[in-house]
Amino acid sequence: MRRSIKKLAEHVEKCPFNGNPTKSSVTRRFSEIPGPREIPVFGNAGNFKYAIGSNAKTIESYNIHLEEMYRKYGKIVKENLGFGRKYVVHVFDPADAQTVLAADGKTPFIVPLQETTQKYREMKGMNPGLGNLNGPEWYRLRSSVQHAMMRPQSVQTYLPFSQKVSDDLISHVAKVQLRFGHVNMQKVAGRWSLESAGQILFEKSLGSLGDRCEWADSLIELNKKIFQLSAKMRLGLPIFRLFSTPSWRKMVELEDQFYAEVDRLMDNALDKLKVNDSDNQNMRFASYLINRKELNRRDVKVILLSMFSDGLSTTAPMLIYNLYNIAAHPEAQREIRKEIQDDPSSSKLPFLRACIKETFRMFPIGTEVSRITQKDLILSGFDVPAGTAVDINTNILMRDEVLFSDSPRIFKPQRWLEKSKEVHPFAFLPFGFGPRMCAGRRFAEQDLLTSLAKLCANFEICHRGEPITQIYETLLLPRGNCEFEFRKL
Ligand code: HEM
Repeated sequence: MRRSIKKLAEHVEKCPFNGNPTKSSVTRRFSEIPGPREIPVFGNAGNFKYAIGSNAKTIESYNIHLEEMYRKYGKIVKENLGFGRKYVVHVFDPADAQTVLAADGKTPFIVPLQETTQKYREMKGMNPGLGNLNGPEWYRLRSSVQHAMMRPQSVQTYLPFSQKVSDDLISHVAKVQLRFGHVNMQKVAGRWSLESAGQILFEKSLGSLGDRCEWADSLIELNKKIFQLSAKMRLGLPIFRLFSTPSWRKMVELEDQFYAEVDRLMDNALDKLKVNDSDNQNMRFASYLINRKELNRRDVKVILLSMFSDGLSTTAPMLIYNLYNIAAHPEAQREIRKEIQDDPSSSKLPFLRACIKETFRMFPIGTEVSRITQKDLILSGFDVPAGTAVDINTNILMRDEVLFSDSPRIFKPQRWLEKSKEVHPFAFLPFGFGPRMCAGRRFAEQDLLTSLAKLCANFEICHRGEPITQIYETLLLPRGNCEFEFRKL
């Protein structure tokens, strides 16, 4: 179960990095928060470059823009988004992250990651879904998945399915390697995450790692295009809010195709599931949901859809980043293998877990955990009124030189095994925090651990050519050579 705010707060009090932000003697006004120069209507100068020249290069490097703002203005930065979109405050300090998240309350408010998806769903009369909702409706839906998604014991029920998907992955990788002499993980990781989503959410194999991999590839490609366009529309001129622009029409076309496919999957799955009063503790996810009296079929579909689209775009890149780190560090690869050989039936695998954690730190999937503050707060000594959008820029925090003192750019899984080097708990938030923490966290962790363990036990994993870096496409996705060699052991 997720860590409670109370428990974390106790931990934070003991933390050597804790700078207690509320004890500052003089509080400065919101208007004094540093940030780029403001231009009437357009907002700030940094924003201007996105508005006038939303070319691919500018958008792709949004994460670099955040890093530059941190270097230039310090640990708190205010940006006027322009065109009536008000301000967003970026925080790059774990103490501020703690203040924001500890004030969350029972129903934290967020800025949706994809405004375009929210707008599309509203236009079609659909429920916006978990990651786009706020307030009581979010709370109602989230409460019904909390038990089934966040309890490690509940997620354990899926271990056999996770193992089955890992076995399919091993056979698929071996076949592709034999045929092409290398494996394009952009494709294979997508198929893997789709197959896993099928098992968790639709209670069946989708054949993504078997005879339906072309179908899987086209759905993954569709999802990718939605994320790319959504990044462009998020950072560019927000005209689509008022008029039906060519980008908006394209987005509607892509979303129409995506939803038609997912709707069919959900209907097929739900038609086969039974309403059953008996033991719902051991039910799989969709069965558990349709047996919840407070949820109707529409609610169940909203939840499945949210889990499906959020999961598809996150676990696949994380598998690639993990393989890259493992391949680039043969000594770590050997250690993982040794750990598995020493105790093949164990799922503890502390060293592999530390490698995965370190990969979350080095290759964060998102640029921020966002909140709309519900109370007046003091952040880094500045007043921040209730109702302000605050982005906790986790991608900067997790690679900060001060917080990860010796080596923020170096892959060092040992740092998570050394008790002496405590890391500020709010400096490392790959899955967010509190009641809105990632609903798929336990599944993602289990899938990554199971599949990486099997891949390392079966193959020597190699990577050559252009290193993998990250570009911004709503999420931070891999750029570089994603072709790996898997040599059978
Ligand atoms: C490695 C993979 C993943 C990472 C790093 C990740 C990260 C995140 C983060 C940072 C948030 C925002 C949390 C917050 O605001 O405090 C989030 C939300 C969410 N994630 Fe994930 N995620 C991953 C995989 C998944 C998977 C596999 C699923 C579904 C099976 C999923 C479903 C969701 C949903 C539904 C939300 C919205 C929760 C809400 O607003 O109530 N995620 N995720």
